[in-house]
Amino acid sequence: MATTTAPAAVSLRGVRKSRGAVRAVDGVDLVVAPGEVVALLGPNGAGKSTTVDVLLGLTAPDAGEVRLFGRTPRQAVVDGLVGAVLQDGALLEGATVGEVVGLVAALHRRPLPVAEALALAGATDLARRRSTELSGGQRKRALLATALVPDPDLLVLDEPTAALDVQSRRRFWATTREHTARGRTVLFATHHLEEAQEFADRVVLLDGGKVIADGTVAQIRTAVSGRVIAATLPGASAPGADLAPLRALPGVRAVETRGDRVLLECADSDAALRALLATHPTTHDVEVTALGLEAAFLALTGRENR
Ligand SMILES: Nc1ncnc2c1ncn2[C@@H]1O[C@H](COP(=O)(O)OP(=O)(O)OP(=O)(O)O)[C@@H](O)[C@H]1O
Repeated sequence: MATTTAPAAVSLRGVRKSRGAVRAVDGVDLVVAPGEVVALLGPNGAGKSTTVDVLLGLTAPDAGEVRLFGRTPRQAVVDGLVGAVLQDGALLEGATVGEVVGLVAALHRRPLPVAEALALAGATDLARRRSTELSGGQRKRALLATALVPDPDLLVLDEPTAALDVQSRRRFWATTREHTARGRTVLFATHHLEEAQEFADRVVLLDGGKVIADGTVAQIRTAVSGRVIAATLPGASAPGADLAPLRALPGVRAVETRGDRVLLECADSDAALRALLATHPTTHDVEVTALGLEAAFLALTGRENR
């Protein structure tokens, strides 16, 4: 692709932010190119919301620099380049959803028509509903309409589908997909591994306020978790069987037995498989599978994702 001088949609450099005694964000560097869909994935307390707050200019970093399309967050928001759905986003009490979206539109220079923003968010049927009379899912759709009405180049979503049922979640992502199909950038925080896997081009894994991995879903998975060879090896799973020769095979990281099956966790499954078949010719029913993102996540953070 030709080199471009277009500034990054998001650029965080050395960002730190303490919340009370906690270093909620501890030296984060993150560059998101225009058009990318990036998941900020991490367990509770990883620093996702604080990162989102800092990049939207809702709170100033203690150190580091934040730029959105080469501008300060505040300027980017004023210029209508950014839309956001926050975790506890508020809707003006007493107003209807249509009125709230209309108010947000009035704050921007080149907003979408209110009806279009409502339609994009799947919230047309909510236009006359009072904001205080919405279910959790309806509320998210109303918030998405307020985020889409500036017709933003960058959409920032903090756990947008938390508390939504499967159907509402799918609907929400279908809408967001339509938005990204138009070349817009999306950064969303989530602790749903499947959501990151399904909707993001790239996953940035946060833990303890630091980026601990950054890559495509496939890269993260293979970089840390490799593959597992499952096979039946007559004799190998008998009580007291010596697993050391299997552990010593090239490309093998760990070996365990499960019933009469042997599981080889591999850094290089091709090398391991060749060696396994050469040294154990009676091996049969071989399966090779990639570990899921969840295993990669646990391996990287070294703890349960709650
Ligand atoms: N107002 C606050 N006062 C004190 N500590 C805070 C405050 N807000 C956040 N923290 C702490 O900062 C750290 C990062 O919190 P943050 O909300 O950014 O994480 P998160 O990844 O969004 O978590 P979650 O998935 O639970 O929303 C946590 O240890 C949290 O306890």
